[in-house]
Amino acid sequence: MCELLLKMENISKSFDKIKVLKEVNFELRKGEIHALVGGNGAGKSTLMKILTGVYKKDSGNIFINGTKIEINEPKDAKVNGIAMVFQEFSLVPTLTIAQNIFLNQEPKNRLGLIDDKKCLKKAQTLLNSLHIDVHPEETIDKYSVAYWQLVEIAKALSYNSKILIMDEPTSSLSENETEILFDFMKHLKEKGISIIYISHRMEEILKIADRVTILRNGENVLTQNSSSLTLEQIIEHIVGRELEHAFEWQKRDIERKEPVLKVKNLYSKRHNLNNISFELYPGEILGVAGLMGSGRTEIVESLFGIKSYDSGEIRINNKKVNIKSPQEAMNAGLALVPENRRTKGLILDHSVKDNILLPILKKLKEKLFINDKKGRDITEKLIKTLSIKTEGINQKVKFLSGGNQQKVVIGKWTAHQPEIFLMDEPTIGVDIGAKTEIIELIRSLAIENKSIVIISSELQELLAISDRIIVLKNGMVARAINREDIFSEEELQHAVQKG
Ligand SMILES: Nc1ncnc2c1ncn2[C@@H]1O[C@H](COP(=O)(O)OP(=O)(O)OP(=O)(O)O)[C@@H](O)[C@H]1O
Repeated sequence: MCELLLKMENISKSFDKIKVLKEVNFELRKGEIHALVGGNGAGKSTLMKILTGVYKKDSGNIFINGTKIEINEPKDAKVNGIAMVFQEFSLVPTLTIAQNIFLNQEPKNRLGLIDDKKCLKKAQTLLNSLHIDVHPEETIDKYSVAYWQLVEIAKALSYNSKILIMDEPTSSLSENETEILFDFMKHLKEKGISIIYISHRMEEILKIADRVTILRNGENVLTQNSSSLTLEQIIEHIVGRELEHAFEWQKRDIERKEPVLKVKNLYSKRHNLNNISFELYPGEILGVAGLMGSGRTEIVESLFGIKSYDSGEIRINNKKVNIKSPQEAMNAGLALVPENRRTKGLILDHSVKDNILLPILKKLKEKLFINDKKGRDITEKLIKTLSIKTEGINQKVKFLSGGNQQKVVIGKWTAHQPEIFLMDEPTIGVDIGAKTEIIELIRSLAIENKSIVIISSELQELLAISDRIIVLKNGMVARAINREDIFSEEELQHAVQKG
């Protein structure tokens, strides 16, 4: 297990004179799962992009099996057995598993044409060797998202990769699916494959990783066996300070007289909503728990006018509404922090300021002109409150790290000051320090009498902030529970699994 496979030595990288990696060292042994962790913008992705040939390092050396190698482009990484498993899946749903695995490297027959039979046979051999129990002749869309991930890995391994980089692989997996992935990772380890594992989910790191390397502000903080680390120590090293009791729930008194939002028998055959009913009161934080496919996202998207529904009634402040577009939803006092920020929440080519001010441009308009000073002040204040790591208000959002992009999405809707916030997994990809900041922000919104519906697959997070939790199953509200009646995470977990 101690054989050194990869060594990255004194790696430095700057963007526009800003040093984002400062002589960083990273080592990977054969058959090791090595977690690379750090706050948003710490430099994890940049280091991995250097390893996969997406970016070029400014200085430093990379060795594989003791031999110095040069990685100038993605091809070089591939040749050296390094592969990235994509978080945003690169599989084509309508192609078979075999076709997906060998896409762009299809086995050919003597005439130079794609040999489907050979492709299927090769895929079956590969899948068998990895103990992945799927049928290569079936289209991938027949399988759950966990299997997509396994097929992604099989695809990476079809290039004879020895090093796999996994960036937040569990962010869209349920608890059971995560277990499937972890078992598979252990199997890969036994086969001598080495894995670099990036995640903001701390418990996972202690569960799966052999060693942990922590980066902070582009510098090494620590590399240590995970068995000799505690959760608190990891968090402290990432954040650079001790975190207060952010995840501790505090009981709040909610006056449940007139609901601000009333959903009655919401039904959509197409989107699998089966007569959903619930109420949301002023100043209340309503948690929504449920497995993937239970209808979580569909509810908020229906409320926000993105998805249509067949029947049912939505009332805002006791007035029946018929919202057909996001614009109408905004006019009715709603805001949505969507799950997939890159495709739904941001204009990546625009600046932090433009993105944050987008929903309030009308409000900022004085006569014909936009009040620029006011806009700048609002943006600067939000950058400070949410600790958004950016070079400034004019930095393009595409250059921010993933977690900081998420904070911009939240900031954008806070500026709009709606009455009701719909938040779909608001802390996905957000580091532990920022997570506590977002939890605090949600609490302060509720104190200002805003009402919040928050979907989260992290039950710890739901338990920390919700006043009430509804558990969804098969497009129905299986249970509605007051927070004070839930005594442990296991209890909620049980409710989510069983409904
Ligand atoms: N192409 C780029 N141009 C300018 N700055 C960049 C570019 N890519 C990354 N950065 C900056 O480099 C820093 C490190 O970003 P990186 O994406 O490596 O962080 P990270 O640790 O992966 O964060 P996260 O956990 O949020 O994904 C950030 O401040 C980011 O804004």
